[in-house]
Amino acid sequence: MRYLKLKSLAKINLGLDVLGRRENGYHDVRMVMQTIYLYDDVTLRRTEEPGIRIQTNLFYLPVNENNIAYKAAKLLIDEFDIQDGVSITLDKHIPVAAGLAGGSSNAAAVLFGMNKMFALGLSEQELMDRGVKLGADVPYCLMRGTVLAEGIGEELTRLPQMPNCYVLIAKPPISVSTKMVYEKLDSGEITDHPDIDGILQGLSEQSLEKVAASMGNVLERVTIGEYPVIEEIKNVMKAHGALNAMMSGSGPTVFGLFRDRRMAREAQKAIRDRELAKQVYITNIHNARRK
Ligand SMILES: C[C@@](CO)(OP(=O)(O)O)[C@H](O)COP(=O)(O)OP(=O)(O)OC[C@H]1O[C@@H](n2ccc(N)nc2=O)[C@H](O)[C@@H]1O
Ligand SMILES: Nc1ncnc2c1ncn2[C@@H]1O[C@H](COP(=O)(O)OP(=O)(O)O)[C@@H](O)[C@H]1O
Repeated sequence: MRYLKLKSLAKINLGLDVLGRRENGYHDVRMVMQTIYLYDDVTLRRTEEPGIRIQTNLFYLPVNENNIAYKAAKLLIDEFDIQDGVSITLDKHIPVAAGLAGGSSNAAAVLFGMNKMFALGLSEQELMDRGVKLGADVPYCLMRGTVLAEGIGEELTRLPQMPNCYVLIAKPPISVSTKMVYEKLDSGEITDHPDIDGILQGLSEQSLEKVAASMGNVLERVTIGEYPVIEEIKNVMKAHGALNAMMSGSGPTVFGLFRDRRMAREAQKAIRDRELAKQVYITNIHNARRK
């Protein structure tokens, strides 16, 4: 196989709680993750010339070893002493530094694709063990679907599928560093733990309303404290009929869950008209397994 085209899907966090901090600075989390149908196109080409080459439509992304897709390819090339090269094209649509795991998902796509392309024979678990070295969310991006993530995000338990709905995504024009958000969280005591168990119960009852009502993200107060526009976007979504709206991951992207597509469109228009965000997309929950 010389050519492989993959969809690299984004995630949202339906719930995000932080339980403690480890010696190495990483945090123990309890999160409910969900894949959405918003994706980057990742194309892999096997080349006779050795080495890793990256092309991308976003001029500001690194195309060297600082790109997480490059790191993923290098990890497998080194471990398996692969002699051929690989050319990786990242056609990015997932907003960058947004809390949607765009980079982690690209790394997962490269691990998954190279395992096939070079017939490495690694199981999903073996890919995930390598993925966590690149980023805490990479194992989840390999697994996809509705998942409880614990540990630093790499201890994964599959959950009943999230009931389908429209997901409105709005990324205000701010870039947030995940590292900074976790560090700032440490400066205060966490008293407002989200109801992760409520989300789990909602999923087992297949109640979209219960899931939506139980959503919560402990990182919101750090990021919203600096960027109140996040709260404004949440309010616009709720005023236009979202079952609930919340920041994803470390932010700044806000997502709203809607039963009604027309309401999602109206919320999208209101966010654009008020110039709260330019990157505003309507998408869906995505539960299909990888092929
Ligand atoms: C917050 C979350 C929620 O899903 O997502 P994003 O906002 O990045 O999408 C994740 O926990 C982010 O995962 P990911 O972005 O893969 O993290 P990494 O690259 O491994 O780490 C970036 C930085 O975040 C901090 N970090 C990350 C994960 C974790 N459990 N505890 C941490 O403290 C560390 O300071 C680390 O240096
Ligand atoms: N393939 C990639 N896609 C996106 N960002 C990347 C990639 N490789 C490296 N980066 C860097 O990683 C940082 C975080 O990107 P991203 O994964 O989009 O954020 P998040 O985890 O918040 O969704 C960006 O600032 C970007 O410069």
